[in-house]
Amino acid sequence: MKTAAHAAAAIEVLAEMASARRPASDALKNWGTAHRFAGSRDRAGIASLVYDALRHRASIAWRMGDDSPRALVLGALAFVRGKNAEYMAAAIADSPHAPEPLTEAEQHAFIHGTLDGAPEWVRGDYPEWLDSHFARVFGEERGAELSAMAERAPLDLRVNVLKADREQALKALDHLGASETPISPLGIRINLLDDGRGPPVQSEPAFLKGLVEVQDEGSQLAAMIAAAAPGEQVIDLCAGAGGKTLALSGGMNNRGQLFAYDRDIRRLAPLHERAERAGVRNLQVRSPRGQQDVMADLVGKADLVLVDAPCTGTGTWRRNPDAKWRLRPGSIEVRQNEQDAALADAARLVKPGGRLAYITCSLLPEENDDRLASFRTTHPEFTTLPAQEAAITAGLPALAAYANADGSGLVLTPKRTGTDGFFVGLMRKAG
Ligand SMILES: C[S@@+](CC[C@H](N)C(=O)[O-])C[C@H]1O[C@@H](n2cnc3c(N)ncnc32)[C@H](O)[C@@H]1O
Repeated sequence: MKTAAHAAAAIEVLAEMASARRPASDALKNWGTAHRFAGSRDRAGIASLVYDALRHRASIAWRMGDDSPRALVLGALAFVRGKNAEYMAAAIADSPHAPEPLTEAEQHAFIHGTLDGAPEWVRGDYPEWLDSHFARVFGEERGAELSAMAERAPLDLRVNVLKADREQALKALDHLGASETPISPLGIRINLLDDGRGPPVQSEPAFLKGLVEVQDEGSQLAAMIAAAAPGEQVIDLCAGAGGKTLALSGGMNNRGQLFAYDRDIRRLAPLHERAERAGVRNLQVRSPRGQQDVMADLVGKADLVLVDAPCTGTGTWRRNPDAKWRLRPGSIEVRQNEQDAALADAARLVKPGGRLAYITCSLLPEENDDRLASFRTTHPEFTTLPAQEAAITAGLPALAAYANADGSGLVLTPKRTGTDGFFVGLMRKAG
């Protein structure tokens, strides 16, 4: 299949998403089931086009003067992939499974479609209702900040210092074009293939032997700022599949005790095998057991409690562009309640003088600064550890420039740090 056939398929997928209110992944799966003849390269090509159209949906619609599935796909080819009207005419003429030829209006948009006069939410490709939310964090920069969030994400790995150093890992992955990430001293970036997919790193010997883990550079940096040290008692309270747990374990060098808990036992399941592969020997996974308080013995004991809170995920839109158009105002409130509950659960576990690290992969201040401010009101025994100092202490002085307005946290973004969007704030409990 060629470009024009991919375009026709991508239009069908976007149309199904709109008519059946289906997520992109489901609509793509349905398309694959109905077109079993299509090979994996074609499926990847179609998916990549659908995701490019979703990443840039608002700006494409503005430039095309139309937000139909056809306009979004043709606009993705024009404005994201840089194809001109002549190329498209030839591609369409050359394929039996092509969309209809370009209309005059479409040809005009290909040549003259600009973002002149477009509001920030169109320039930044985010839903209009979020404009005031992003204005609170980024002010006049919001269009540019969110526009960077509309680009494709790289594939990042974290070197597992329990088993290797970065030089060894780079050598082992040299054939994938591995290079150092700009900020994390443990980060490795892998070149993406043309269709936006990464190579299958999870089949690489370096991965199977535990030398590296897949982890966005921003997630690595957030864990480093929490700065778990050898010999400490550390609790990862919202551990999920353990991305941060494993990063914390590196900082501890298998000394002290690391506990991982998640209220959802299914999410914890992969952690056992991941920790084994990574050579972590000081980890206890605490699985929830009905109504039992499985953390009761750790109350007031932890040097560090990490709350990697459930959130709307606005910082991960590069990887999941469908999510930005599916987010609804009500979800923010649901997440806020969960965030407050997780912080309250964490507070009791911190020992006097201990630290509480709060992380989200959201850029909305309602889930970040506001949650910490609200927590400090109800828990006056906790005070902010200034974010700039936290960055410097963690050996990441480049991040000190990205403290939020009240200095309670750092805001990482694709534009600022080339990472997914993350918020990380530290607090200390009175001693
Ligand atoms: C952002 S995810 C964690 C991702 C994980 N830390 C990682 O780095 O891969 C948030 C997790 O918090 C869990 N969670 C939400 N509220 C919680 C609570 N009050 N106590 C423990 N876990 C909670 C959810 O089940 C979810 O797995």
